[in-house]
Amino acid sequence: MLPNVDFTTTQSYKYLADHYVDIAPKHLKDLFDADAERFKKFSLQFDEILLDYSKNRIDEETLALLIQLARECGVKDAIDAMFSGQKINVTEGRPVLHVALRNRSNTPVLVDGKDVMPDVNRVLDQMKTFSEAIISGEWKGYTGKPITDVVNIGIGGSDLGPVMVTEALKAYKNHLKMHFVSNVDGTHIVETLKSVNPETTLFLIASKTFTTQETMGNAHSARDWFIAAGAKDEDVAKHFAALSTNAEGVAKFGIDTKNMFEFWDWVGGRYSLWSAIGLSIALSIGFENFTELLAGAHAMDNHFKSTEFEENLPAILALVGIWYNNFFDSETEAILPYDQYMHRFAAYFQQGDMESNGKYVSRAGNPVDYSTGPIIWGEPGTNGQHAFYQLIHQGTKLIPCDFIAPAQSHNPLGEHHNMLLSNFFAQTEALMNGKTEEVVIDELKKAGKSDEEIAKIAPFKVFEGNRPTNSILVKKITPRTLGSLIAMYEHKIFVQGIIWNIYSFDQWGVELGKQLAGKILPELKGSEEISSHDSSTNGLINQYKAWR
Ligand SMILES: O=P(O)(O)OC[C@H]1O[C@H](O)[C@H](O)[C@@H](O)[C@@H]1O
Repeated sequence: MLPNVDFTTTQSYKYLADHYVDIAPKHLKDLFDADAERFKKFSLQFDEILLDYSKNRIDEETLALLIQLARECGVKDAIDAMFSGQKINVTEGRPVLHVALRNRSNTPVLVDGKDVMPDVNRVLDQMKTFSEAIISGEWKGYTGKPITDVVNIGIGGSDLGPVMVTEALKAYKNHLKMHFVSNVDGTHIVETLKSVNPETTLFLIASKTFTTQETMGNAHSARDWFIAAGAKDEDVAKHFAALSTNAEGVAKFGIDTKNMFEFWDWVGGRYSLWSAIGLSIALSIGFENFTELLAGAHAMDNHFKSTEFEENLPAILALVGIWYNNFFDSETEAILPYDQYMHRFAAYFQQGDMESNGKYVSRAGNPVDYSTGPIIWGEPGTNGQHAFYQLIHQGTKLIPCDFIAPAQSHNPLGEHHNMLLSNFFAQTEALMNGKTEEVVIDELKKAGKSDEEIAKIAPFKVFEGNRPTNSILVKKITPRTLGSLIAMYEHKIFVQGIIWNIYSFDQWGVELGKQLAGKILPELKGSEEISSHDSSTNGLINQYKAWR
């Protein structure tokens, strides 16, 4: 089972608290000036991924103490517990085995004494056969035409992963047009249905539970639209497939369970793109590329499981994150991909990280008195530079940033990639070094400004620097590299959850809003005044009823 250690009571935490007092006043620029080996010491390479974490406010002692912290908190045992199928999702009584979905070596993974790999491989085979039939055009719609459009209807983990990956790997795309409908706002499904033809459209109803209100609402509307277009009930089988753990729910909806792609309750929604939920990915880039994605993740799993923390990419990222979160009191982390195809990567890890580690109750069942999961946000560079980087450079908040970029572009157009990457390199350098008052004054003098003008303007042009970043440079965004990158962040989240002594694989925090929405929905029917809530909620509901 998982360890239960309050990390703030460990020896290493106390040392880190003292050590923080030494490190906090030090400037990154000085750390680099004092050590020509810094890049070599604080960078790691795994396959075609280079992690440079040298531009962090750490020295060798920081790292040693953080690693000691991981050891004192039982991270190694926790990793073994996850990989061996122990029920580490305690509040839901389930193992956490997304790693089994991409276990390309096929070593047995036991849940309650039964190897899950035969089931995993059976569904992968089913996905292969189905995706190949759709892509080749061998699968025909109800009027005999091949499928041209795929609409994935799902939300949260049943949407964000497939959207992120199909976008990130658009360079590998075939002729099928992918659409994703998630929001229960009718606009989303209505706008999507405007652009597709019922005779040539395949709907994937993606829902682990097959009870999610938004997804069921959208799925029923899609079905109604399909029937209204002239199709018959028996045609549904050619145009609707379900990706779910709930066979009963799928059958009740009217989807033939032959068209159901199964997964299991030991797959968390936000870790499910590797499961049947990834069918839209396999359709979009082909099954071979999908298995490459799995292989990349599997390679990272093996690295994570078997590498000492000193050389372990996910562990290092996690520990550096904890250093800022719990000692520098930083509240957010930005993920900034310098790759347009990866434009949903930060959004994907908003769920991955915030739904996993946004918890205030410890594994002992008590409220914690320290900070846990950070707020994750970000947009692709260079767009972010022209929007929110001002605050990262000169604001009052410390925002550790992950910069991600490929060395090779899928679209090498003139000087574009050099221009993009020059910004990638320049930003982390600028955030680290800043710009001193002397340099600012010198520049203004050279520009011919008077002493009076210089005195007025100089303070605003100073950058204090010392702002930490990780740089993640990859050779190219391929299915394999993307698989490794995603798994790297997943395991970072895992290590942090273990150290913060929280349960990272449940999500009770999303339940309350759902329950209340369920209560309010019937109140929105009819026109009578509502008085069962507080005055604000009553007032809003009643105004809604008056205006609609
Ligand atoms: O796949 P589903 O069962 O439809 O769930 C979709 C999503 O809804 C929930 O609210 C959870 O917070 C998410 O973790 C989940 O991914």
